[in-house]
Amino acid sequence: TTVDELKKLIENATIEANTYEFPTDARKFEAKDDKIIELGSYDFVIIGGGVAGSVIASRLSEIRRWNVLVLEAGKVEESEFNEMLGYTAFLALSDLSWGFSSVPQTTACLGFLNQTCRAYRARGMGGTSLMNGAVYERGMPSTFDEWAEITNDPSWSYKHVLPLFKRSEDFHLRNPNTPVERKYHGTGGPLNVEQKVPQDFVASLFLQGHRELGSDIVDYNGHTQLGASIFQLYTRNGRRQNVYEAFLRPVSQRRNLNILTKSYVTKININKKTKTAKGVMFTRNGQTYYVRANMEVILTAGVFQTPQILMLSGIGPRKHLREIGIDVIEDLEVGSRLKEDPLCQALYITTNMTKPVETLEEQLRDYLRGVGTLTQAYSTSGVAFQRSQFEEQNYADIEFIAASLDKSDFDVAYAGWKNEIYQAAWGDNTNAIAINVHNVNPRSSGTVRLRSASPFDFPLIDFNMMSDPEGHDMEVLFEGVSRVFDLMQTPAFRSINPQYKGSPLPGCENHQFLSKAYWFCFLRQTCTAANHVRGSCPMGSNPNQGAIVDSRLKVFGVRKLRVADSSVMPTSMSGHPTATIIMIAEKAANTIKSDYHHMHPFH
Ligand SMILES: Cc1cc2nc3c(=O)[nH]c(=O)nc-3n(C[C@H](O)[C@H](O)[C@H](O)COP(=O)(O)OP(=O)(O)OC[C@H]3O[C@@H](n4cnc5c(N)ncnc54)[C@H](O)[C@@H]3O)c2cc1C
Repeated sequence: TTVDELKKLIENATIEANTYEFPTDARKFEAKDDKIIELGSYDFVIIGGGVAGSVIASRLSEIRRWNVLVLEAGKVEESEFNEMLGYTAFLALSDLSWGFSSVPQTTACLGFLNQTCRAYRARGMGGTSLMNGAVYERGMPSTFDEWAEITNDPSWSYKHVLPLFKRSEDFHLRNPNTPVERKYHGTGGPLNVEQKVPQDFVASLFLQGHRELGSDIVDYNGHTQLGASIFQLYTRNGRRQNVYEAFLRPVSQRRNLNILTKSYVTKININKKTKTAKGVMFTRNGQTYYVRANMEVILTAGVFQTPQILMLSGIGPRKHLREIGIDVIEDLEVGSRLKEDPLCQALYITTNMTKPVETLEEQLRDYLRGVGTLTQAYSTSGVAFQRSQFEEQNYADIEFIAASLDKSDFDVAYAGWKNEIYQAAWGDNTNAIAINVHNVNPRSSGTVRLRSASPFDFPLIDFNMMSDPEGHDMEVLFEGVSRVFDLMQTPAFRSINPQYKGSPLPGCENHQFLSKAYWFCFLRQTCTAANHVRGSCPMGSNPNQGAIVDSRLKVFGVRKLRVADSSVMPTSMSGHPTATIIMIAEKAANTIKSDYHHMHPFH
């Protein structure tokens, strides 16, 4: 590809993003008539070819005598534009996006249009890895020991899941200045993991500031996540490598694997008497199909649509399904423990640093060599995971991300800011650095519910962030804000004369500017969804305590049906979930193999 060709792709994407209109439903997938076409049967039918679906399809089709069908609503993404991480935000305002938003919120996202948080998800093989920031992060080792306890299954403990993380990974150290604990990394796996190079000025400053505050500089995927780092990314030579590309495309010619794109699943057919999943209904090009599953249906449609499909199929909270008019097959608290992390991206700090002036041509030339600003999303640089005073265990509950960026209309459109809030938060900043404050272990939770019994209505997403009655999540975020001001006082940061120049936000003028009450108001206005949603169908040992799947990821009370995506995460893993979802998918495939006597050495 040439620089000019890339420029053309950027031009087209800019036009698309500027004219993008958020869809309000999925009616474009509706069939034109009532006819149902029988498609025969497959051993395994996987719903959703996203992060988890791609990994599971790849691993199950290793068994030649099993035939595997993947049903994915989107397409296979071929555009090279998708690989340019520097333009990630544009992808959310494109046809790749499902276009979901939350219902109006009362405790967060108040500074955004209609008090809603955007709930970005991608459609297509590779799922949301087609539009995410490609940060590779596994969370704290003790998270998985807790999962082992919650599920009563020691095979979820860190000792047992670490080999699965490593199995997926092909780690390449590109930045030798950063610490790496080799024994925690894998090589030779399908997913390339590397760092952006060269390390930029803001990243170096951020690391130095944290050193001066007494933080360790760590490999956050090593023995502890706590400390400051630069991001590890699942890119290959600076380009996005989506999870389909890494795991499934290389084996997509397998004769026992069929991938049907543009296929929108509307329901899993479950025999009400035997409570056994029989097959899957879906629409494709205006027609309705039914395909039987000989062995199992595996649901990997993501954190919003996995619970939606379960509920449409009669598995969900009895009261809710009755209200909607759906026959209840199994009464489970599907969609009742949705978890999302509040992220405040509005702490802009004025500096006197001189930003490198690079033309687009220069950036693109660097990109073609696999280096430079366009090889990382959202202009981010350093990252730090910390424990607030409120964290009782040893988890990180605050993540800081430094980003060097400019005020932009696109930013307003991407996040859905109310313009006056965005302008006030920026104040008269120049040469700004944003330090994002992210509560990665919140207590509040929300819900996913059905709007109606129609599969073509979007689900109702209620994040309900920062709503816990004790006010814990607010206190953690406020501590995060205070620590940003501590960072500004370090000699490293003082060298660039940092100043906070935001103006009082509309709606917060009643509070004394920069007082604790002001920051609380500021946070409710400016915190939005981090897109790290999880837990809508958590695994556990007891369905009466809200668990939807057991430790083998089987839906309680229903035979031949598993869920194996971000929905099953029973607790936060303090950070960016994709690496963990890949691990969950690896584990699901191993479990299925072992259930049918194809034991795997890692199991
Ligand atoms: C903007 C953004 C940035 C992010 N950045 C990062 C990051 O840097 N690092 C990180 O670790 N995580 C990041 N994430 C989160 C991460 O991408 C998701 O958590 C992850 O992709 C979820 O994986 P999944 O398998 O559960 O679902 P998905 O990857 O979303 O896959 C679900 C698939 O199911 C398909 N599907 C849904 N419904 C149907 C249906 N009815 N019929 C057929 N197919 C259907 C979808 O089209 C999709 O392909 C980010 C997310 C977003 C939105």
